[in-house]
Amino acid sequence: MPQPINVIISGVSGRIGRRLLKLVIDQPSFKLVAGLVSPNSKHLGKDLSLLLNQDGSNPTGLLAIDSLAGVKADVVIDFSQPDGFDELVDYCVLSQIAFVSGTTGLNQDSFDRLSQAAKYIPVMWTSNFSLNIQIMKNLLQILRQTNEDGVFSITETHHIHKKDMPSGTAISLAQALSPESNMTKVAADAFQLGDVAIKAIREGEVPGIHEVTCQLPAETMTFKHESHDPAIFAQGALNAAAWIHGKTSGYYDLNSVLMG
Ligand SMILES: NC(=O)C1=CN([C@@H]2O[C@H](COP(=O)(O)OP(=O)(O)OC[C@H]3O[C@@H](n4cnc5c(N)ncnc54)[C@H](OP(=O)(O)O)[C@@H]3O)[C@@H](O)[C@H]2O)C=CC1
Ligand SMILES: O=C(O)C1=N[C@H](C(=O)O)C[C@H](O)C1
Repeated sequence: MPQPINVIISGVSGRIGRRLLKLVIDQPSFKLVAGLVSPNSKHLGKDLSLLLNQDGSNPTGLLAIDSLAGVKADVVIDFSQPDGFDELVDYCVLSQIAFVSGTTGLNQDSFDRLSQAAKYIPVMWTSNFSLNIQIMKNLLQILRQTNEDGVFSITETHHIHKKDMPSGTAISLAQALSPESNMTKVAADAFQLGDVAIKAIREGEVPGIHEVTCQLPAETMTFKHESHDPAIFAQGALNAAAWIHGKTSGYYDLNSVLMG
């Protein structure tokens, strides 16, 4: 049997991190090496099993940490927040660890740092680990080319705990339609990227809905993706980690995974 892939989960106490933790513990092809939280986390120093069950059964023997100093692994999987992102990328480069991240709300400096990192390690960042969102992005690029007079707009709906607005996915979909454009905020919940209008809605516990509309003089096309369970993002990232393990340095996206 092949050696398991050694994984660090960054953002292990979060909505997605906990789901990832369960998947990594349950799947023998992966081995959990460490779980990272923020320096002021209430989970710091506690066994990671407490993130899954409060009774302390089945301890992992691994405590939630806020620094990776000295920790070795094959892949870091990151669903955290932008403030610790640059340091994490630097650590992966220094320690030659592949980096898979779904953290959104990043600024351009962090994206530039990620591009630099990809010269030294394999990197995959995507705003959405559902393969179907990648397919939707690809289709939108074709639709844009064949419908130059189309008026495109995007509405995204997410749970009230989400910290960034608009969603990373909405930005990526808009960038597929209007590359090289900068985003501006036009109202508290409305944005413009090139000629694409984006509206953001925060509602209950919605895992994520993205709806793209293309209005044409004589017809309207609507693409809608709705995730019913946030576990899809955790499983998608784990599949990406398995894919990237052993790859050469470079900046990969989910099209790479789709192509096998
Ligand atoms: N690409 C995709 O497919 C998806 C992306 N996301 C994105 O992933 C990110 C996480 O989402 P979600 O799990 O809902 O968020 P949560 O707020 O639930 O979790 C955030 C996690 O990050 C940790 N964290 C916060 N700051 C730092 C830091 N400076 N260093 C290390 N860890 C830190 C938190 O730890 P603690 O609070 O214990 O300190 C917590 O474990 C968001 O950016 C979200 O938009 C979400 C779903 C899918
Ligand atoms: O925070 C979330 O929950 C999600 N974030 C990602 C985004 O910002 O696009 C992906 C997904 O929609 C869920």
